[in-house]
Amino acid sequence: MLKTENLTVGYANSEVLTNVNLNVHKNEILCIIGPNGAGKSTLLKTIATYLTPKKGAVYINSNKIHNLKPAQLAKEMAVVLTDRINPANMTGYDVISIGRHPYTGLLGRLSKKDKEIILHSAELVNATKLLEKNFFEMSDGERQKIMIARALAQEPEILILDEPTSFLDANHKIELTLLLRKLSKKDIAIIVTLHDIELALRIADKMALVKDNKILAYGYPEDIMTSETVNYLYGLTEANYNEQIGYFELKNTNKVKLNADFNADLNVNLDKDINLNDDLESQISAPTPKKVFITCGGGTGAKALRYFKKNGYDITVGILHENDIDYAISKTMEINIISEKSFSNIENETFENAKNELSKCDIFVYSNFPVGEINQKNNELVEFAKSNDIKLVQFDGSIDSLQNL
Ligand SMILES: Nc1ncnc2c1ncn2[C@@H]1O[C@H](COP(=O)(O)OP(=O)(O)OP(=O)(O)O)[C@@H](O)[C@H]1O
Repeated sequence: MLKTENLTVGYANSEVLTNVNLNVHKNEILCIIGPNGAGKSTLLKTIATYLTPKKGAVYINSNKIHNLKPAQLAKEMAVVLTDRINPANMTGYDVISIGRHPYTGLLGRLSKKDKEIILHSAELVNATKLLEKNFFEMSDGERQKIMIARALAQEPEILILDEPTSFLDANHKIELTLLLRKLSKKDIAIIVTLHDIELALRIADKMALVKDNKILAYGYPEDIMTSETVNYLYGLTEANYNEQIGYFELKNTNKVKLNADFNADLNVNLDKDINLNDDLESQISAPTPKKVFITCGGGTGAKALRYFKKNGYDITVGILHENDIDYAISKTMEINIISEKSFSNIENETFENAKNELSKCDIFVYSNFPVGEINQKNNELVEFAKSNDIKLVQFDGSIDSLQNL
């Protein structure tokens, strides 16, 4: 329905994205994602004809979009941009009715059909209660709904939205993205930019990843959103994207930070009491992180893993089967994992390895993990920790139980 062909977008003295070839059909959502300044808005504004292509073209069906007359285009395409608009003294109804302008002619009188469409558009976005309310007095989420209703009142075949969730709380973000999903099934093609990739992944039929002045990847999100691609897309150094779960975890970059702290201490102390002729390391000891061993499984360790990571502990987790959700989380965090192959009994060698690591730890944390035949050796780790005077903490899911260690 809409396609771009060898499209280059940009400004007078710059090409922001080159050779863009995308298409979106009715009943589909195409999400454009990428880091700040990558060119998402420039691309959307070009598709919406606010900017002229530098090369190539955008087509609706087989018509070049930039050749369409504004009134004709307004019946085919509606655009909701991020800018906060403040129409003077207008109600929700008044704002939505602007969407009927392409149909109302010069005098702008609303027919019975126009009025029905305005009400229906408000219903679609669940904003009937806002029709009488002054647009000034609405919350950001309410305004966003009204702006989308205005776009829907245009009865467009294509709906373009630039960051529609940017001012919304978590609940309204989800509500809005579900609304887009619902709308896309009403014979509308939707192109949307989103910063929240977790939501994007869950609503997009197709995704275009924008970086390095080009479309880095384009296709089904499930195919293209690999850890490697997403890490590269955002240039992640402190976090990793987990493609199975579809979210980010902070990496276990403890050691790097400690070295930085160590150097900072060094600089401060050099001005004061360090005798430069003596061995520096004997005078300054870098803070050593406490070592914690976590035994968990089935997702019972996720909160503890994040808590200890945030608080700078040196973490080992085990023994986890490779198909366990706690394994996936630990792997994304780049934590030291003692693991066993999926669905296999824990081998003696793995168990000895775990005991060896555990014996070097200050704290042993065990969650209420489900115990079955294949992981019952983890219970023996509890006994091992007891007999080796390692501080034992049972994690019941509440962070309170992890305080003051
Ligand atoms: N009016 C303009 N004139 C010249 N350059 C511009 C203009 N608007 C944006 N740019 C530049 O074009 C590039 C892409 O900007 P764009 O706003 O499209 O990125 P974006 O991916 O939408 O970013 P963000 O996620 O921060 O909204 C940036 O380098 C930006 O500085």
